[in-house]
Amino acid sequence: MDCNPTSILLRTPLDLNKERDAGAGGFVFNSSVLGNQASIPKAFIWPQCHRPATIDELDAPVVDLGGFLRCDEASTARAVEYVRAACSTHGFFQVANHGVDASLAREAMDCVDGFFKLPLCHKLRARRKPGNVWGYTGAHADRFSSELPWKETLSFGYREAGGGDLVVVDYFASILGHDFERTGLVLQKYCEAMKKLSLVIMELLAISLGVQRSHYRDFFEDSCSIMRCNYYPPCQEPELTLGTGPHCDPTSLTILQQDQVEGLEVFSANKWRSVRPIRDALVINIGDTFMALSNGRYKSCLHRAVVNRHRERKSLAFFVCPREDRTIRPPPGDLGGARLYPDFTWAEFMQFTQRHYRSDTRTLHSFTDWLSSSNSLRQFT
Ligand SMILES: C=C1C[C@]23C[C@H]1CC[C@H]2[C@]1(C)CCC[C@@](C)(C(=O)O)[C@H]1[C@@H]3C(=O)O
Ligand SMILES: O=C(O)CCC(=O)C(=O)O
Ligand SMILES: [Fe+2]
Repeated sequence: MDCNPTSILLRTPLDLNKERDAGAGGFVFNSSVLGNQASIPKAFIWPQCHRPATIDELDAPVVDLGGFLRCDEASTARAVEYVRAACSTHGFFQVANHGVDASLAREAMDCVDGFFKLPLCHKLRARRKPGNVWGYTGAHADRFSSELPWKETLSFGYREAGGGDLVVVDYFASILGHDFERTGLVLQKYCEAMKKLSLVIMELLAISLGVQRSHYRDFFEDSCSIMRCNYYPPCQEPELTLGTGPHCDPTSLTILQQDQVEGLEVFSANKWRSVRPIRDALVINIGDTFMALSNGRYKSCLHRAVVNRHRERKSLAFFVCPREDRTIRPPPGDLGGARLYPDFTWAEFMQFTQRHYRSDTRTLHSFTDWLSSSNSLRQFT
């Protein structure tokens, strides 16, 4: 397999079905058992070229949002400059004084820890349904049969439905019972805070791109986002595996809370570089869908998560997604010149990542190829 991260061989959409048909569904990732064996199962061993190595630190600016939130012009100008420079290159920056309550952020991380520390049989009550991103998974062993990530995940949706629906509370109470109502409430409030921050960031992105200030804020007002909780158990052979494989986020914008254990790495200037955890800061990165919304001006970049021998690691990724049926196309005007990507909807792209293709370094390119081939097929059916 060609492992040069920027030119990874295209995984044809059908590979995934073949992998799933190969009986990937049987294996259950029980890290308390697997982590105590002498070596990790073969399915978790990644190709040599993808394996972690000694790395440098990413030069990602920490953008102080305090001044921007107070409408201070000089601070806004500084924030815009940092965001523009970061998003035009590696697509990552960190934000401080972002307005998300620090105790809420810590309580959300603690609640997620409580879920992942449940007995496996309890976690499996929330098991992900095939073709859907929501639910609990262990190493994605129900979807893939090789290059498995050394992680457990719990994902659920968040939309700000009218009438104060508590979608997150309902999800936890219905799936895990009333003992988890408190967790549902905390994560509901956390998602509300993430949504609020995402709209602030969207405004900053618009200003930095020179488009109408409210353009992206309006586009994501009725967003339907995904909360992804990542739990990376300690691993006895961390040099052979990955916690999350090399990929670009297919979504629009990611707001990541990482704990104080290093592990997030970005591929920038031809090297893997770590994103240093900064207490109370949040990591922001551009996803494929926003790269299309900016007509390629802002970059959705390759990143991954590594694991380590002695310490578990957790991260909470809030993936901002537009309403499923909104057409993804750049704002009017000459943003970036000729169109780089066709119109599509997030529903189409999301389905591609869940049913036909394992997100990697070329998901958007593979999706647009798939879209044009399926459109040309439609013409003959
Ligand atoms: C739309 C999504 C698919 C993934 C979760 C969200 C955004 C990030 C994607 C993912 C994390 C990229 C790496 C591979 C993946 C399979 C994973 O390791 O979880 C991806 C997610 C997914 O398909 O569940
Ligand atoms: O856990 C991390 O630090 C990153 C995870 C990630 O990139 C993802 O879930 O998309
Ligand atoms: Fe990611």
